[in-house]
Amino acid sequence: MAVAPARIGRLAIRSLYREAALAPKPGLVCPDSVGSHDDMDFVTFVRSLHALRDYFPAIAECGLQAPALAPLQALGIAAEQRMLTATGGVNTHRGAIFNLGLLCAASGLLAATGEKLEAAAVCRMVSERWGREILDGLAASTAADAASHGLIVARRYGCGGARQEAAAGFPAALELGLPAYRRILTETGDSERAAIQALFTLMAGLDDSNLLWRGGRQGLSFGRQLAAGFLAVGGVLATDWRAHAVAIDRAFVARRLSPGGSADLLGVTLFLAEVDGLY
Ligand SMILES: CC(C)(COP(=O)(O)OP(=O)(O)OC[C@H]1O[C@@H](n2cnc3c(N)ncnc32)[C@H](O[C@H]2O[C@H](COP(=O)(O)OP(=O)(O)OP(=O)(O)O)[C@@H](O)[C@H]2O)[C@@H]1O)[C@@H](O)C(=O)NCCC(=O)NCCS
Ligand SMILES: Nc1ncnc2[nH]cnc12
Repeated sequence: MAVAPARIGRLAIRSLYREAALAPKPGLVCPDSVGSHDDMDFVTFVRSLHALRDYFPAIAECGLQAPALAPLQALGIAAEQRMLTATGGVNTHRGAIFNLGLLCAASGLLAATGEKLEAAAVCRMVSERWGREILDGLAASTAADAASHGLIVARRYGCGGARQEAAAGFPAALELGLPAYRRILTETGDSERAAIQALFTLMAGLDDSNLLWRGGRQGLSFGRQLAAGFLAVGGVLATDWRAHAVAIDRAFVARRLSPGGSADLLGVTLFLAEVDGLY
């Protein structure tokens, strides 16, 4: 039986809400903190999610038709506009609109073909079906004078960023975020601690274009080292993990660093962790 696009879309929104509501997160917006941001808070994220509630079911529905990338992009661009209207021009979920939009479309497509919804299969579908077109778009926009932060740091530092991650089938979420999340969930039964561990595991391993944008190579390497240090002493299994995470948050805020790419991929991880439960 095909999974209703509405259920896929609800899972995407729930995953993004869980990411925003999670605390403590280094430099990121949480319910009680604006992290390293001066233009948004938790309410901005909730407004943004409200504006996106119809987008994820719509793109899952679009996926049923096995489309090329262009119709998905049109939905994504319209969703970005709604997000910007709802937030007063602030980029809360640009990466998530792209990443989770593609994953919702792939989930819709897999469900329509009757294949089992499973994290690796959904990611593979994104790569096989749209990876080439995503990379072609990246090549075209690098040649033009496009000015997104992601493209600027891609040119300046030669890193991949959101498009390469999606085109490759989300290896960071599948190989870093998801195993960390599942291991801690199995060991503790605590989904909040599992999500924190997944976030730090992503931060330690990812070339996060937001860290590069805010802090250059030094900022990226500082963020990755602190995250790796958190994991090396036991991560969320250490008794003082919360105080350690709060100290890292303070260090990020002092340097105005924010790991927005890792936060987006935590949203992806939380989606993938539950996608096989949809039917
Ligand atoms: C395809 C796009 C996503 C193009 O992205 P591009 O490469 O051009 O870069 P950006 O537009 O800058 O956005 C990419 C966002 O992806 C997140 N991200 C970063 N690194 C990674 C990574 N390694 N893997 C996955 N995802 C990553 C990140 O999102 C977060 O950052 C937001 C804040 O960003 P920004 O405003 O730039 O930074 P600030 O520091 O806050 O700015 P200042 O305060 O200094 O001004 C945060 O909210 C997270 O969302 C990157 O931002 C896309 O742009 C595109 O083509 N869109 C069209 C729609 C579309 O195609 N949709 C497809 C539908 S399927
Ligand atoms: N919680 C968060 N804070 C700041 N930027 C983000 N991008 C995605 N989630 C975020």
